[in-house]
Amino acid sequence: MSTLKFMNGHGGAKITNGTINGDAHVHKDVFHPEIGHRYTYESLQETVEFLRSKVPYLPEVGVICGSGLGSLAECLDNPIEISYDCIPHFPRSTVKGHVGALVFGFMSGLPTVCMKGRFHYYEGYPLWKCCMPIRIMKLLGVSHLFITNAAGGLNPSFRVGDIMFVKDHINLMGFAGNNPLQGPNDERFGPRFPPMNQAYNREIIKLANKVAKDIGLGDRVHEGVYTCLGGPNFETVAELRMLQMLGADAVGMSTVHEVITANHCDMTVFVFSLITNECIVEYESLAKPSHEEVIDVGTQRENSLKQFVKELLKQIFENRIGTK
Ligand SMILES: O=P(O)(O)O[C@H]1O[C@H](CO)[C@@H](O)[C@H]1O
Ligand code: HPA
Repeated sequence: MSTLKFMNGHGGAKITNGTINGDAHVHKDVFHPEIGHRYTYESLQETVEFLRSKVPYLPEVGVICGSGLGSLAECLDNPIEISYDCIPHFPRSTVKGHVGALVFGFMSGLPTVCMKGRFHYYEGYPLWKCCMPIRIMKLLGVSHLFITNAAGGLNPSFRVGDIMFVKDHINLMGFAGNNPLQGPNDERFGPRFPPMNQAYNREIIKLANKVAKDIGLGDRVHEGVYTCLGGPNFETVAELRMLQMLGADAVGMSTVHEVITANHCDMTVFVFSLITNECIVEYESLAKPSHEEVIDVGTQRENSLKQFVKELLKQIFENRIGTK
């Protein structure tokens, strides 16, 4: 039995734990003796069917809200919020600042789904599981994926509160043989060996620079290279110095595997990092990074980021950028 609750002030609906847990769904995921458990195309279809039964339209845009950036979902008109723990096969959010809900609605008039909370490797989820929602979004009809994250600034010119448009990444976990596409490849999603040299849509980055300038954020934005470590600890001084030498401008614990999965299934991808802390590359510094600081900076920047995301989305679709 399912129940929709109306949310105060938003004119939307909320589906929370306990209201639809009784819905029957069959687990058709597979266990391979050599590689372990994997979702199948069919089990993902069950998730998609469930969501389709709750939402009366299909989203074209997906937004992944980074740590402390869940308020981006407030840009949605007529929101329908569905808690992850109601959704068949969905992992559960365990990190503070990641509420754990899909929110459907209209952003700048476009049907959109926001992930209020992502999954991280350090939570204990394998990378293919962290990225499962991206395939769900693809199957629902999402063509454009906005990925956001909180990150530490490695580039000495970055200040806390700056925004970095990600132009490329260094997949350090991939160097160690860990990749979300590991295991049998299902051609219905994409090819065995996907290219990654144009993973970040250049036209959108160009437009993002223009939009940022137009709304007065021009001096707070940069383009740069993001890298992801497994976490959950923040990095040592020696590690951060090494990352700087490698050419990374910002470091986090997410995003790279999401970008790989999204490109594999031919989505148009745009990513920005909110620089929530300066990476500490001096042994003399007594400063310590913390998740609380990361979330606080997200909260401080939420209004500017909401305005930016809404305007960028509007102009992307007006100009048909990345439409395949
Ligand atoms: O990448 P998101 O989810 O934005 O979060 C970043 O912030 C957390 C650390 O404070 C880590 O999870 C890191 O990846
Ligand atoms: N390091 C790794 N992940 C992060 C950081 C950081 O400094 N800040 C926010 N997420």
